Amino acid sequence: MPNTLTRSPARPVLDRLFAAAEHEEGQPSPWPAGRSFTDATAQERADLLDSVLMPVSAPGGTLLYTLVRACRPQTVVEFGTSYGISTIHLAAAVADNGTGHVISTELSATKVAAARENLAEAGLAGSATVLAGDALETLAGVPGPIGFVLLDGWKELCLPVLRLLEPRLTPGALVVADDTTFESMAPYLAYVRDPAHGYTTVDFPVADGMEISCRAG
Ligand SMILES: C[S@@+](CC[C@H](N)C(=O)[O-])C[C@H]1O[C@@H](n2cnc3c(N)ncnc32)[C@H](O)[C@@H]1O
Repeated sequence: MPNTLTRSPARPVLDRLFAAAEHEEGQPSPWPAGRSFTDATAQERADLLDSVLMPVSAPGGTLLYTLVRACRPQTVVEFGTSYGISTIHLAAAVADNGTGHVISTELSATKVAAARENLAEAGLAGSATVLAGDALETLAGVPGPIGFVLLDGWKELCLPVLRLLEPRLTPGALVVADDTTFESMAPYLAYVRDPAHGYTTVDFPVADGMEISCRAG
């Protein structure tokens, strides 16, 4: 059955963005030689990498769409918009559910503007809001209950952002974190995999791995 993801105007926008992401894989990184990534602030990293899409994979995007269709959350929160590839998948799902809204957040002003344009071009501007700024500030005021979360910003911030949102998660909320194979995801993974913290969780083998955790407690 066709859905928003497979139809114009969203499909051509996703095809264009995925093609740009594939092209960038063969290109030299714009990160300055000799500059330490870990020593740079989140804002410095966001600005230095504002031309790089770094999106979820195509199957990862389809997984996000599918999970949001199944859960039918009223509020979806995303940490790390970039150019809006994952946001378009999430927004397509709430649009097709006929209910719900996506709130995403991004540090790079260049990317905020581009993501808003891409969502509008995909016909999904009414289903998603992109907040400009640091997730630890912008997401502090998002009202609950939150039924679905995608964590895809700088990896060492995934756990602080989860802890920030945790009191507003609805029972049964799904939290998806991208790139579980990255070493910097270790503290996050240790947290959600400790049963004392109230999640049932599984590492889903798509691209660089997505941890899918259900707020069960
Ligand atoms: C891997 S990319 C996100 C890719 C996006 N989810 C997609 O699939 O297209 C990570 C993004 O998180 C943003 N980011 C990192 N730390 C952030 C923070 N503290 N607040 C908001 N955005 C942040 C970066 O600027 C970067 O664009």
